[in-house]
Amino acid sequence: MAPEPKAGGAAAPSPAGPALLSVRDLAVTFRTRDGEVPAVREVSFDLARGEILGLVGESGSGKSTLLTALMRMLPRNAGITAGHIGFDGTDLLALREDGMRRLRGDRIGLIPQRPMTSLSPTTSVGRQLRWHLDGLDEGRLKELLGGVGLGAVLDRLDSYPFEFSGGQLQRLLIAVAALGKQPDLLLADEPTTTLDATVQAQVLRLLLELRDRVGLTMVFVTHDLGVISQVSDRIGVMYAGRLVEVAPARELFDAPRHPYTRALLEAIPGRHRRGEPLRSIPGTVTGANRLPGCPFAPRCAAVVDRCHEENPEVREVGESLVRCHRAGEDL
Ligand SMILES: Nc1ncnc2c1ncn2[C@@H]1O[C@H](COP(=O)(O)OP(=O)(O)OP(=O)(O)O)[C@@H](O)[C@H]1O
Repeated sequence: MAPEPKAGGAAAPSPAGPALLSVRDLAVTFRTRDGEVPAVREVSFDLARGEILGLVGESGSGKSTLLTALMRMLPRNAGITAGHIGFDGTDLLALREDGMRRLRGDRIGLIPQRPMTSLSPTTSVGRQLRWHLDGLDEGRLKELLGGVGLGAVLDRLDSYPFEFSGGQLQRLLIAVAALGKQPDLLLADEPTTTLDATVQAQVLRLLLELRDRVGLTMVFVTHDLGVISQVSDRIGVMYAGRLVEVAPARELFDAPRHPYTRALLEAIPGRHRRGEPLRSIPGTVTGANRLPGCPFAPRCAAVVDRCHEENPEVREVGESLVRCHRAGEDL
């Protein structure tokens, strides 16, 4: 028999201690010419100090929107329409913009998906580093750049962003956001996607070291399940704006509970026997959040009639939280 739905905010509590970040029933909507697009829906989770939550999901599932909502940096045509965000005892949605700006500078950092969008094209990279990091001396600069494998660009800091590769710029941003500012909470949107495998491994090691050394807490978004398995304590799986499963990393890989999580894992090439055709998940996520019932129902291998009629609540199965009518069943 399926377990009972969890009462109240259907949160994914952090098992690791009191929450630094606490999100409840968050909803974000974009206003477009075709009407309102719900991008994030009923998202709840807690994050303890020093914990790394990985977020995965197909393109368009709402990962970036969720991160920018947490920073209150949504585009003009988007708004938070419901929910609560608590950060270290502060209600972020009640904070005035100047208070929020101070938090963003010092305590909450963002590594964006596209490095060019957060750098000025007309100012040298060295000057921009100094803007962001007050009192940056030569020794510290060397240490920061060395930490992200960029020691070689030390004598090119008079150059402009277009004179660097995307991977170099991404590492510069990581040096500023993670190493330079050492925020309490770091939100990282696909921070290593543009990096080659060696540099990617180096940056991931660095982020883990920071977690161990200074208790860095992080939400780490990626498409790459291999990367997420290396860095995350817990993993949240997003589908059509909702968190459909949150589980300790090992649990998620060993015993995925949501049919969508299973489908994602089955689509990883390494999990297939040689010669077996690669599987993909049939259908697309587009528009799924407008359907009645479970948004994954049209693509789900375990669908039953009820899935087309009722949107499932979050249920607790072992250490996992799962938004599925069939959670806990032997599928
Ligand atoms: N500026 C925008 N205007 C209108 N709709 C938007 C805008 N940005 C995102 N959306 C919509 O919000 C939803 C979530 O998008 P979002 O970029 O957060 O997904 P994502 O999971 O981060 O995708 P990706 O992995 O491709 O970055 C999608 O339906 C998307 O079309």
